[in-house]
Amino acid sequence: MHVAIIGGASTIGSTVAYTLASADPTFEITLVDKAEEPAWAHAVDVTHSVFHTVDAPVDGETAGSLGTVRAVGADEIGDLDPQPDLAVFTAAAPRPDDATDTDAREAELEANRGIVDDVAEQLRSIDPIPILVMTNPIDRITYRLWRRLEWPRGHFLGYSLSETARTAHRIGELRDVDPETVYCPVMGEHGNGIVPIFSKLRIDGEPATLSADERADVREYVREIPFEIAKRRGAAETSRWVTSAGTSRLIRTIADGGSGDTGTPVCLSTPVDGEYGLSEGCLSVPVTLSADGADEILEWDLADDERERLAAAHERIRSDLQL
Ligand SMILES: NC(=O)C1=CN([C@@H]2O[C@H](COP(=O)(O)OP(=O)(O)OC[C@H]3O[C@@H](n4cnc5c(N)ncnc54)[C@H](O)[C@@H]3O)[C@@H](O)[C@H]2O)C=CC1
Ligand SMILES: O=C([O-])CC(=O)C(=O)O
Repeated sequence: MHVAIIGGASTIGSTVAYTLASADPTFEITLVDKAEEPAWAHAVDVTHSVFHTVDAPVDGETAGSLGTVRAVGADEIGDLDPQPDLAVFTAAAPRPDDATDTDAREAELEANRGIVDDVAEQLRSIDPIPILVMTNPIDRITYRLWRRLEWPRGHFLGYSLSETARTAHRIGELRDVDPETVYCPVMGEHGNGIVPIFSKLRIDGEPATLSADERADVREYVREIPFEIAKRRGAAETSRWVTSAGTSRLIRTIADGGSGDTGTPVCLSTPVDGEYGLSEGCLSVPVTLSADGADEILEWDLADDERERLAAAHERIRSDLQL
């Protein structure tokens, strides 16, 4: 599979490239960025990393099956041969040093709208492919990209899976269990309007219930932890590790043809068209995946307060789309 990372010289883009190449060095990866020098540098550096990833030297046959990592300029995406099978959109304007509060994602909207329009122009010449949108605020940016390109809506997936990992981590701490045993999907906005679906909580495969205080604690933790990280590490250092691990997992799932009917659905931000009674805008909803992106949006039975929180999150997003 050929993955184009648009904004590939970014903190997130370069880390996704490294994580993906480490998880599966057969991927073809192209870093597309207007900052051509750093994109080239990351491509060469990640290329060298594969030597150790595969415990080289390997025999000629194995070496021939490995992918390549390269870099091209922002205006070359339409000329890639072969064209990408999937794109990751991480291009963004620089964030101010004080972008460390929970409104920082929405604060990026103004500056990133023009970048979406520029990238959409570049993408117009290629055949429709799934696009994973990392650029914040993802729900508004994903919707804008969809409206600009008008490809099938299932191709547009805003990445919000770091919340699932953060939610599991906090519940693990509260209940003194391993986070890897916690299943609690997160719908809604990638931002203040997150909606952890506690009614679906399972610990070790068994249904579990959190108190109202515990649920409020989890929501607060998930809202605030990325910015606590940014405060201590600097606003330019977004949550690169969890984001890249989640994105790499998602790309590998799509490359495998998706989860289909039997796999576990994941919550991603995609355009809604009447699901949950919501239209216009994107927000995270449970989807099954296929090689083309979101196959189907699932309509789960939600608790009343979850449905209310989802509607409120949608209203926040819908009210500032400014297409
Ligand atoms: N969805 C999520 O969970 C997460 C989202 N993010 C978001 O991802 C985005 C990227 O963050 P960072 O990696 O820290 O950004 P960064 O500031 O390190 O890099 C942005 C890159 O975009 C490039 N770029 C700008 N305009 C472009 C264009 N028209 N075409 C091609 N490239 C272009 C720049 O040259 C730069 O290399 C931000 O919006 C950030 O908030 C970050 C972490 C997690
Ligand atoms: O805004 C940020 O710092 C990055 C982000 O979306 C996340 O890590 O969830």
